[in-house]
Amino acid sequence: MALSTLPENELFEIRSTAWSGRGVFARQPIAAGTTVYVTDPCSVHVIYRIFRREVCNWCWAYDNGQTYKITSDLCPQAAYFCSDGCKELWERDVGSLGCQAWDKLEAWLRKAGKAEDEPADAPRLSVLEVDDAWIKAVALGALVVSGRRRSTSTSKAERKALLRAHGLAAHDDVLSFLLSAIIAAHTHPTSFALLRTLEAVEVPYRCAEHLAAHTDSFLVLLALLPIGLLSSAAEVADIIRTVARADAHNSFGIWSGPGGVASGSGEMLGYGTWPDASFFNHSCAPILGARVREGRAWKFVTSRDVDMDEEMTISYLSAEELKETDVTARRAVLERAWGFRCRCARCVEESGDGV
Ligand SMILES: C[S@@+](CC[C@H](N)C(=O)[O-])C[C@H]1O[C@@H](n2cnc3c(N)ncnc32)[C@H](O)[C@@H]1O
Repeated sequence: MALSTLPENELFEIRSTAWSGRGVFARQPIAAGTTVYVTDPCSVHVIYRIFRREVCNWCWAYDNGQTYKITSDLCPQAAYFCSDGCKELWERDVGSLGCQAWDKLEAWLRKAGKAEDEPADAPRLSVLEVDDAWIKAVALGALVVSGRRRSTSTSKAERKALLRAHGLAAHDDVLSFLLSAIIAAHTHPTSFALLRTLEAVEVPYRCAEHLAAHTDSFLVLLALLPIGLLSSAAEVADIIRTVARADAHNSFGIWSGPGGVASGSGEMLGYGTWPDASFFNHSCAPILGARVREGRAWKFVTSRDVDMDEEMTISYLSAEELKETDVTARRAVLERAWGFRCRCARCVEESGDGV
């Protein structure tokens, strides 16, 4: 399925809400236990590098830390699979350029020095600081790309830019997340385009070091990826910045158990953004209690009967956090992690503040 419009079907549509931007509303009465939506498998995601051998790179199966042995001949050390079928589906999905890209990144990661962790309590950045850093990164990135396109007689500036990019420290999980975005934009352009319509955060970086992890990873990817995946430095920067802005308010954890954050089951293997699953608002008394991960896709199921025109909500909190009876505590978690003041019916009723 290639999505070109908002994810709607005969059961629901996307409408504006009073307080929470857009939301998902029932078009008809829906019985409890109904699957209302299964997402497109297109996602921009990362499986944390520490789980690389323990998680099937296609279906994300995880068998209590057992390592998988099946690998792709096209990138033998970059990806591990639970079956030949999963390997073939992955190779088909990312295409030969994608396989080459993962192979190049893996080879580089094995040699590169690891980047330092972000400092705690670093100051926030302004829009101007972020834009300025990206202007500089794109100028350097343009030299990296032109240096690679020129087979002979590269300029001194191009050589310097290439050397600098190759010598940067590795933010391995950021690199994987951003590479998955570049490949998704290339292989699933229509689904990827939906990311641009999601609620975006102006400054999605926690601090200067987090921003540098993105700009440095951008330069590394420009220096490594097959040139066929790279249009121009400016376009790759646009993909990376779009994903960062959307990810901040729209990502789901990838857990080893079947549920999302509402069940928080098992190990957190990574996280991702599904462009078509990002229109569900949060409620502390959610209607779609069960969000079930089936491989790379999410299935949304009603946990009670839904009336026509009722908003279908999910929970962004864990099951434990949802049990918290103090509205101030729940709102504080959501403000800290998501940056919004919860205005769900339960919070409004419990706070008595009317909004
Ligand atoms: C995943 S998006 C949901 C779709 C979003 N409303 C849109 O228009 O694209 C999450 C954002 O929706 C808004 N939101 C979701 N649930 C909310 C709630 N209970 N109260 C207030 N705002 C909410 C917040 O701005 C949050 O950052």
